[in-house]
Amino acid sequence: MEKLAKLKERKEQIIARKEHYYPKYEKHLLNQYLEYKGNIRVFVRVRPILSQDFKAYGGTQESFDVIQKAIQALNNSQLSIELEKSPPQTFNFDAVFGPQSTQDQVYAEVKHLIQSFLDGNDVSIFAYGQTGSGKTYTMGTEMSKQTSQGNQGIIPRAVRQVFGEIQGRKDQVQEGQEEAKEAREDGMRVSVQEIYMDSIRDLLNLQNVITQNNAISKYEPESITVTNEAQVFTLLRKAENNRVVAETMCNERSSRSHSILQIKLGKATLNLIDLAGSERLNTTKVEGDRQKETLAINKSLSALADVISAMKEGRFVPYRNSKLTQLLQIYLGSSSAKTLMIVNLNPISLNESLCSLRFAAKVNSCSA
Ligand SMILES: Nc1ncnc2c1ncn2[C@@H]1O[C@H](COP(=O)(O)OP(=O)(O)OP(=O)(O)O)[C@@H](O)[C@H]1O
Repeated sequence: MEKLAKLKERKEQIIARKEHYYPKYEKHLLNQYLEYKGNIRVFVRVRPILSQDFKAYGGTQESFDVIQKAIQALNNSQLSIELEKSPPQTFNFDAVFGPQSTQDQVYAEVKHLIQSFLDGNDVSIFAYGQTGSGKTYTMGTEMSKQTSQGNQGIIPRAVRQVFGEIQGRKDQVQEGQEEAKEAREDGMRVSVQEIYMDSIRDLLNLQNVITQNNAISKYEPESITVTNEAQVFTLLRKAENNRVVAETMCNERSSRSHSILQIKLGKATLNLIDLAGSERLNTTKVEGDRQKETLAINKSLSALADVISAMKEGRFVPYRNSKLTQLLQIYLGSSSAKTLMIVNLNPISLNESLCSLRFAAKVNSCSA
């Protein structure tokens, strides 16, 4: 515990000094901090009650105040939830962000993982939660919704951090510093994909699809080399448009599919994944195609939870149960790989929130 506190203090001093670039010995310290905290981490974020909720659910301010109190961040690692007629239940996570938390505060905890990717490790960050719980907001998946810089989610901030580091390395090369000999000139490569009903579609090349029954070994997403932030954002907008094109066959598909942004630098890969909404079948009261979708989503989300908990427990990892886990296998599996699950909660839906917390607790099962 004392070691963790010391590392945390050092980490904060380092981060307070420099935004994007860390000399080598400090990188080592940051990585030590991350390793000490564990390679699989779970954060929980509760979104605030919004004015649109009043319209959708027709409640009063007082009734929403009561609901908001039913889910409480007790401190920055504990959260309690109180369902009607049941005693409050408390859950522990690596970080808990309450409804007042800002995008800056969330990113302050995420940026160490982005640094770990820049140091050559595979990193995967997932946003999990029911539809409308804030996954897209937290992840910053939709370029069209990114307004002010302070409001931006993880994706644009991570892209900026990556280019900040690349620039830092280039500057060092120019200054001829010793450490810069290691600086890599590799370009950064980007691909964007979605998984819908266990089919993978390349959102930068719509012809590139792997359907449910096709083996993933035949699939390779288009990977485009980029040299600046603007190029990445242009590709993300293209992917967003392509997603809309693919969506015409199925309404509201964006919240029913997993969206995966991959950034590669050197040998390392950063996966930023906005998962499909995690609704349970009995609450959505659906039939036909919608029911099949929900079943496919549930199957892939539980395959993901199984994979992460098996990794934590060091037992056989069942990657083959969904396209999502097959696609990510090579990035999740190595010993230096880091995984973060951000579980988003909509305080209006207490039952769904409890299910999400149970999912999070399963993923977090072996945490110290
Ligand atoms: N922390 C937050 N602060 C303010 N507004 C938020 C926050 N989180 C989410 N919202 C708002 O709540 C609404 C739902 O969020 P969002 O679209 O991110 O949910 P989602 O889980 O991605 O849903 P879907 O599965 O439909 O994509 C949006 O209007 C979003 O701007």
